[in-house]
Formats: sequence, C-alpha cells, structure tokens
Amino acid sequence: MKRKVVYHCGPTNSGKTYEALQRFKEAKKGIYCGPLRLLAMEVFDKMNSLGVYCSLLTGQEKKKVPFANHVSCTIEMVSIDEMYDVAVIDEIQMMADATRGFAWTRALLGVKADEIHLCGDPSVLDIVRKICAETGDELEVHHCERFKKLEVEAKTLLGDLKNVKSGDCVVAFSRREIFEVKLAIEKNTKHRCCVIYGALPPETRRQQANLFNDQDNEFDVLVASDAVGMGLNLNIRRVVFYNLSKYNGDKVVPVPATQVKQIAGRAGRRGSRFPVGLTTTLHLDDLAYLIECLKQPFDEIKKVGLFPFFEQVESFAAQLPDLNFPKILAKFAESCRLDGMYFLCKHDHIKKVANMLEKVKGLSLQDRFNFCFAPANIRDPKSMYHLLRFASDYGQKVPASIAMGMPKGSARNDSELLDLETKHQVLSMYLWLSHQFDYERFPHGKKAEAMATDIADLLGQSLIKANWKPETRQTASRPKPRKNEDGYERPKSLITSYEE
Ligand SMILES: Nc1ncnc2c1ncn2[C@@H]1O[C@H](COP(=O)(O)OP(=O)(O)OP(=O)(O)O)[C@@H](O)[C@H]1O
Ligand SMILES: [Mg+2]
Repeated sequence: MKRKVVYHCGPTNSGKTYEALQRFKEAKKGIYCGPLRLLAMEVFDKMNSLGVYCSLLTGQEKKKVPFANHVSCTIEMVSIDEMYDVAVIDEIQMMADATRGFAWTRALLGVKADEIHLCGDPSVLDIVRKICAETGDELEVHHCERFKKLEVEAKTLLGDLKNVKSGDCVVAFSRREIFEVKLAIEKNTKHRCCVIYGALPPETRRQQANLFNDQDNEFDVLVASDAVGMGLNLNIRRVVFYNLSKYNGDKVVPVPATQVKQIAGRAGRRGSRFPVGLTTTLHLDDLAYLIECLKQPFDEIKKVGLFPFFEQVESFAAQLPDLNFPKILAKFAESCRLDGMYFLCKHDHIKKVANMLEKVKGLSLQDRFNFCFAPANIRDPKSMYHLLRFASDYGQKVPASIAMGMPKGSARNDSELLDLETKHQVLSMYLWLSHQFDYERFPHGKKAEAMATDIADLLGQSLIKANWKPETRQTASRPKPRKNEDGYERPKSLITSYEE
C-alpha cells in the first residue's frame, strides 16, 4: 500500500497535534493513536463534543460510540488490519523509547491508512525519512513553531520555595519530593498546590489539571513529575525545576535534555493568559544545566525500537521444544539480529512477569506472552501478587475474583494514599485482563470499572487535603548530577515515567 506520511515537526506547544487532528476530523474513517490513556481520552471527548462520533479504545476501556467511524486509542491498541483514510500517530519520537518504542514503530510500519499524520519533535525526522524511503511511502514535512516564546528566568527561586508565584509548576522527579514540595509551599506561603505524577489514574490527573487551570479557586500552583510533559492542557506561567536529576531505575542521572525541553515547553500555552512561557530552577547551581539543555538541538535518533509479535516468538519456540517461556525469551533476545535502524526494546518487565508465572500451571505459550504485557507495577509486590493470583485462576480455569474491598473514604495519611494508588492500579490491571482474555474468565470487569472510578475520585479528594510527610522510600538527600568527561552523563535510555 502506498501511503502519504505527513510529519508535523516541532517543539512542545507548537500546534502539531492540533494540525493533525484537523485532518482526522475531516476524514471519513480515522484513527488517533496517543502515548497515554489520558491523551486518547482527551481526543475522544473533544471529537464527540464537536459532533464527530468517535470511539475509545485503550487496554482498559472499549467505548463504542454508535455510528462512529473514528477511534481514539492508545498506541499499543492500534489495528494494523483495518483500513483508514487518516491515521494520526502522536509523539512519534517515542519510537526511540527504550521500553515502549516498538509500539510506535509497529504503528508507523503497519497502519493501513492513505494518509498518516505523525506529530513529534525533530529527533526522529531523519529515521522516518529512511523508513519511508524503504517502504515507498511519500513523506511531507510541516515545520511548526512555538506560538509563545519560552524564556529563562536567570534569577531562579534562590533556593527558597517561598518564592513561588501563582501559575508556577514546580517539577520534581520523585513522588516523595512532590509531596515534600507541596507541604513546604502550603506551610510557608498562601498558595495551595495541585499534584500530578505517573502513578495517579488519568481521571485524577485530569481533575487536578482542571483544578489548577480554573482561576476561581485557591489552587494556583502545580507540583508535578515528568508526567506533566505530555498530554494535559495546562495554563502554566512558569516551569520551575526543583532539581534536574532523577532515578532511572538503576542510578541517579541528569534528566535528558530532550525531556527538560519538553517539560519546560509546557509553560505559555496558546490560549492561556500568559504572554510568554517562563522557566527557571529552584537552585542557582542547576540553572546552567537548564540553559544548556534548552540550547541543545534535538538529538538525532539513529535507531528505533522493535519487539517480536507472538507469532514470531511462537515459531521460534517451535524450534526449541524443551525450553520454558523465560528461556525462550532470553534465547530470542540473544539470537536475534537487527539491521542498523532498529534495536530490540528492553523487556525487563516482561522477563520479570514471565519468571514469576513460570510455575503456574495450565497456561499456553500465548497466555504467558499476553500476561507479560499486563500493566502490572513490577516494583510493587502487591501488584505482582494480584497478577500471580489472576494468572493462577486463569490457569485453573476458574473465574478470577477482584478480591479487594473498597476503601472507607479518602486517605488520611501517605500510606493510605499509596494504598489507594495500588488498589487503582490492580483494578486497572483486572480491566486490562478482562479485555484481553475471555469475559467468562474475568467476569467482574463492570464492577472493577465502577470501583476504579470511585477510587480515582477518592484519590482526587485525598490530594486536595494532603498535607502530610511522604513515606520515605529512598534517602532524603538531594542527588547531584554526576559528570563525566564530555560534560553531563546521559542515561542509557529515554525511559520516562509513563506508568499507565
Ligand atoms: N490553529 C490553532 N487555533 C487554535 N488553537 C490552537 C491552534 N493550534 C494549536 N492550538 C492550541 O494550542 C495548544 C497547543 O497545541 P498542540 O497541543 O497541538 O501543540 P503540540 O505541538 O502538539 O504540543 P505538545 O508537544 O505538547 O504535544 C492546544 O491547546 C491547541 O488546542
Ligand atoms: Mg501534541
């Protein structure tokens, strides 16, 4: 199939998604693919409010709108069998994401649409060009510019959170720091804070975003993690970096320049009341790194992610009948050879789940493969325990129960808040499984959905009154970025904290 690819290329807040959605709206049949449930939901709501019937498809929800010819989905859910007039693939630079990149690569290579609109920064423009040359697709590039300038405030906050102002978004890179910052601001100033971080359900993030955007309340400061970099419409005047290093699952590293740019770029959205976007740091000694990041051109990405489909793993496994699933995966990763433009995506999550389920009886190879993609939090033993329970029930051919009570009310301390987050995450996993497997095996999807909605509400209520010290899970010191000979050490991957 010869397709026309249109690349809307530019920095944050330059109207890329808006432009692509104009074409999507006009199409007879269209699909929008976003990086997060939150974005898929935004597009779904927006289209339906404009009178363009649009369905929603994510791992956790299937909302079929009668007569709809449009669908808004998360990137992993895109069909490569259906035909479309227009497909939009948002945040295309995520092709280079160490873990999830394969989903974007698959969409670009596989989606059957006459016109494909890609939205993203320039980092993957060159490689998209190469891919289009190989597939024989026509490529057109639209360069987009920011609507409002982004300026650095050299004064910084001089190390004192008392200097926050209305419309500020303070960015920190761990949950613990976010609550510390919120506590300090609310204790020492008249401002109240909304919070946004990866472990919050999309509905709660949206509620917090609305609270912040709405000018008729006292919540005029936002404290957020890098989860703020994508997907929300926020009226931010100034982005203040609390620090510029984060834990990447292995060690503390400086935040990559691309991510710093994307987050800083959230300030000064078109349509907001602020004439320019501003960005700065809390501490003077971080300012130079911020300026350096903003000055850096976008990295040119040389390789994008791939991961095998089940059918490929299955035919590989057929050659190795004595190996169990974790070993097959390891052997596959060890044996596969990829040509210069691709890398095999990191799959620690998959390996960990595959190992955990190894002793579970009654699962086919395909069941094992599918369970590995369930949205479990592999760092949370409770989440892993429930996944093991769901898989064991499935293996024994008994319907999986939710086996979890509703909390009595909103959280009164941080451990209750963490408990709400975990409960929501487990329910979200149940919903995902109920769509992935037979209905009879996960029959309580409706109940899980209702409970998840109530818990997202409780989370929202809890955050409004949260003024407690966060649970200490890491050491409290402010980590300093470590340098190497060529300046700042860069992390090995672009892994971001999209914990959905
Ligand atoms: N031509 C336009 N007319 C009216 N509003 C617009 C127009 N273009 C963009 N906007 C608005 O400006 C804001 C930023 O646009 P958009 O979200 O498309 O930017 P983007 O480049 O995709 O940013 P990001 O990198 O954050 O995804 C949105 O609120 C959007 O609705
Ligand atoms: Mg966009």
